[in-house]
Amino acid sequence: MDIVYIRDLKIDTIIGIYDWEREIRQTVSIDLEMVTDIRKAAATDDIEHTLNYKAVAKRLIAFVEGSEFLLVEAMAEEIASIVRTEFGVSWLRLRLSKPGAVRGARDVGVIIERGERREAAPSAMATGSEL
Ligand SMILES: Nc1nc2c(c(=O)[nH]1)N=C([C@H](O)[C@@H](O)CO)CN2
Repeated sequence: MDIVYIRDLKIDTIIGIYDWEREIRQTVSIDLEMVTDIRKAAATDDIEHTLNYKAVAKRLIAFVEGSEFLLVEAMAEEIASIVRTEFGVSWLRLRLSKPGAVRGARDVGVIIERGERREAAPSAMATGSEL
């Protein structure tokens, strides 16, 4: 089992349950691990045969920037759904953090795992070699 990952992808968005949080943009941070099989890409040295982390990051930036969730739980579930359905990822682990949201803590948030750890072939969009 191999992993393609994105660490500490920072995105500004509207998120939170309090009135003041509906009026400002806050930064969330995404750590994402996506199961894949890198062997064909390694053997061919060709982006078409792997999960393109830049394509995933671009999609998540566009989604999160335009979202207005109350809870990190709701945002995390939607991110997981996008990654699984649009990029053909069979299993992922996502940490979604709100840095500085609680005084005294570096960050707070959720960690979720979704799917099964079988290695699916990257979908057409996942390769995204034109990006
Ligand atoms: N489990 C959660 N707890 C809390 C959330 C959340 O999204 N999930 N959100 C808040 C507030 O928005 C907080 O981040 C503001 O400081 C509180 N607890």
